[in-house]
Amino acid sequence: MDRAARALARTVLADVARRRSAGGAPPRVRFAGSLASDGLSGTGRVRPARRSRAVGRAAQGVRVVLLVGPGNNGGDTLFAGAHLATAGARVTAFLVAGTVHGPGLAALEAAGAEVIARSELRVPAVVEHVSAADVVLDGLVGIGARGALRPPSGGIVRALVEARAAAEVAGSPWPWVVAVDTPSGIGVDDGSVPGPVLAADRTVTFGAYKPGLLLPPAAHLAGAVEVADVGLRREHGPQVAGTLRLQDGEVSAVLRAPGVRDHKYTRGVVGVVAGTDKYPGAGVLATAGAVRAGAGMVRALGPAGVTDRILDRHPEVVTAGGRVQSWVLGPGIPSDGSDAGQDRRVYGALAAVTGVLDAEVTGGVVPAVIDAGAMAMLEHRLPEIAVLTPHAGELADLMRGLGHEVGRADIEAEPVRWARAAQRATGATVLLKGAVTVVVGSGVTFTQADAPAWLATAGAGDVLSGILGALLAARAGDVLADPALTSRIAAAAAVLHGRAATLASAGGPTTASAVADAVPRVMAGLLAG
Ligand SMILES: NC(=O)C1=CN([C@@H]2O[C@H](COP(=O)(O)OP(=O)(O)OC[C@H]3O[C@@H](n4cnc5c(N)ncnc54)[C@H](O)[C@@H]3O)[C@@H](O)[C@H]2O)[C@@H](O)CC1
Ligand SMILES: [K+]
Repeated sequence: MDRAARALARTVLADVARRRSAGGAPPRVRFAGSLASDGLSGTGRVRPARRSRAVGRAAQGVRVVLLVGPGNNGGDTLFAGAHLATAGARVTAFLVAGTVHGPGLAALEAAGAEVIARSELRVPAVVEHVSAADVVLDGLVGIGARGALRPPSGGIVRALVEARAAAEVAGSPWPWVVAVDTPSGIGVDDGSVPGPVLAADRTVTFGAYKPGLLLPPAAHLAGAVEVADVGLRREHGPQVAGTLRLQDGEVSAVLRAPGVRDHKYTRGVVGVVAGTDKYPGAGVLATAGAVRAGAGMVRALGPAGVTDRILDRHPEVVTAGGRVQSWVLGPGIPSDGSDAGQDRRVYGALAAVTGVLDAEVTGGVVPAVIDAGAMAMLEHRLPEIAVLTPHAGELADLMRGLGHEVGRADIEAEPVRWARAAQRATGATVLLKGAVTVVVGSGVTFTQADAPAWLATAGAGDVLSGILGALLAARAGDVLADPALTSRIAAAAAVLHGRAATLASAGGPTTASAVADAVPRVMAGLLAG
C-alpha cells in the first residue's frame, strides 16, 4: 500500500507540475473536449514506483480533495493524501464511511490535513469543496466494488457529475480528477457503468490493468491510465482477460519499413473502391489514408467524377484495374444501389476476398477493409483477413440484418459484446469505431483509446480504412499465412489514426485530410522507437 500511495502522489505531483508549466495556470481542467485532456498521449505507461525520491514541497498551495471509501482503496487515498500534504498541498478528506483505513487516517491527520467525518458529511459541502479544488482523488471504492455506488457515495458522485456538467456549460474550471486504481463505481471486470461515476482525467492503477479500464463504456471514464508498479507482478503491456491494448513497440512491430530490395509491388498495392459522384470526398480521403500510410501503389477505381478528384489530390495514384494486395471497399458508397458501377466493383472484390470465384479470375485471395455501403453487400461468410469497420449505428444495421433486435444505443452500452457477436456471425475481423475503438479477431479483443474527441469528424473513418488497407497490403503475405495477425494490424491502424489525429488536432479542431497528412510523421516516430 505504501508503494501504491507513493506512486499515486508522485503522479499527482507530476500532473500538477506539467499542467502548471503548460499554462502557468493551476492544475484545473479547461474543457478541451478530449479524453486525455492534458494532451498526454495517454494510456498505458508502466512507471516503476521508486521509493527513494522525496516529494519535497512540490505541491505548495495546491488544493486537494480526497473522497475516501471504507476499504483499501480509501487507504491508498489517505496515504497519498498524507504525502501530498507533506509536499505542501492543502488537503481536505471527506470520509464516506464510519470506519476507514486506520493507519491511513492517522498518517493523513499527522500530515496536517483537514478531515470531514462521515457524521458531518453534507453533499453540498462536498460539491463546494470539489468545485474549488485543483485536484480530486477518487478513492471511494476500487477493485472491491460490487454494482452501482451505494449511498452516500452514489449521491455524492451523482451531485459531482451534475456539478461538472454545469461547470462545463458555464465554462468554469473543474479540478483535475485522479481515480485511485479505478474510477469508483465502474464494473471493474466487465467495463460496465452500472451507476454514477466521476469521470477521471487520470487513473493510476496498481500492478496491472483492470478490464474495466480497457473496455468501453467504463474505459471512457478512466482518462489517461498509468500503471504503477507496486511489486505485485510485472505486466508486459496491458493484457487482461483476452483483452489487449497495443503499446508503441507492438505497433511498430506491425509496421513494415521498406528494405533496399523493395519496390512498389513488394511494398503493397492497395485497391480502393470508394466514393460516388454524390460522395466523391470519401474516395479522396480513403485514398489519402492509403497513400500516407506507405502503400507502394494505390489503385483507385470508380466513376470519373471520383477518380479525377483523386488524381487532382494524389497524382501518384493509378486509376486502372490490376493486381492488388489488399482492398478498401465501401467508403462513400451508399447501400441504396444508386451507383451500379461501384456496386459491381465491390461485389467483384468481395468475391476475391471470400474466394468464391476462382483465383484465375480474381487474382487470388487478398485481405480487405469492408466499410460503409460494402457492409450491406455481404453474401457469404467472410474470412478473418476481411475487416469490417462499422461505427455503432452501422453495426446495429448489420446485426439487425443478421436477425438480432438491436439498436445503436445497445451497441454503445455493450460495444465489446456486440463486436464479438458480429465477429462470430460473419467470420470477419471486426473493428468497431468509437472513442475507444474495439477490434475483435477470433479469440482476441483489442481496445485502443488513442484519439482525441476532435477525431469525431466527417471523413475520419474513410482515412482509417485507407490506413488499414495500406498496412494490410504491406503485410499481405504474412496475413494470408497467419490470418490471426489481421486483428493486430487493425488495432495498429487504429493507433496510427488516433495518434495522427492527436498530432493534427494539437488540442483544437482538425479535419480528416489533416489527419491523413499527419500519418507519415506518426509512423516515422514509431519506427524510430
Ligand atoms: N489487491 C492488492 O494487492 C492491492 C490493493 N490495493 C488497493 O486496494 C483496493 C482494494 O481494496 P478492498 O479489497 O478493500 O476493496 P475496495 O476498497 O475497492 O472496496 C471495498 C469496500 O467498498 C465497499 N463497496 C463495495 N461495493 C460498493 C458499492 N457499490 N458502493 C459503495 N461501497 C461499496 C465494500 O463494502 C467495502 O467496504 C484496490 O482497488 C487498491 O486501491 C493497493 O493498496 C495495492 C495492493
Ligand atoms: K477509486
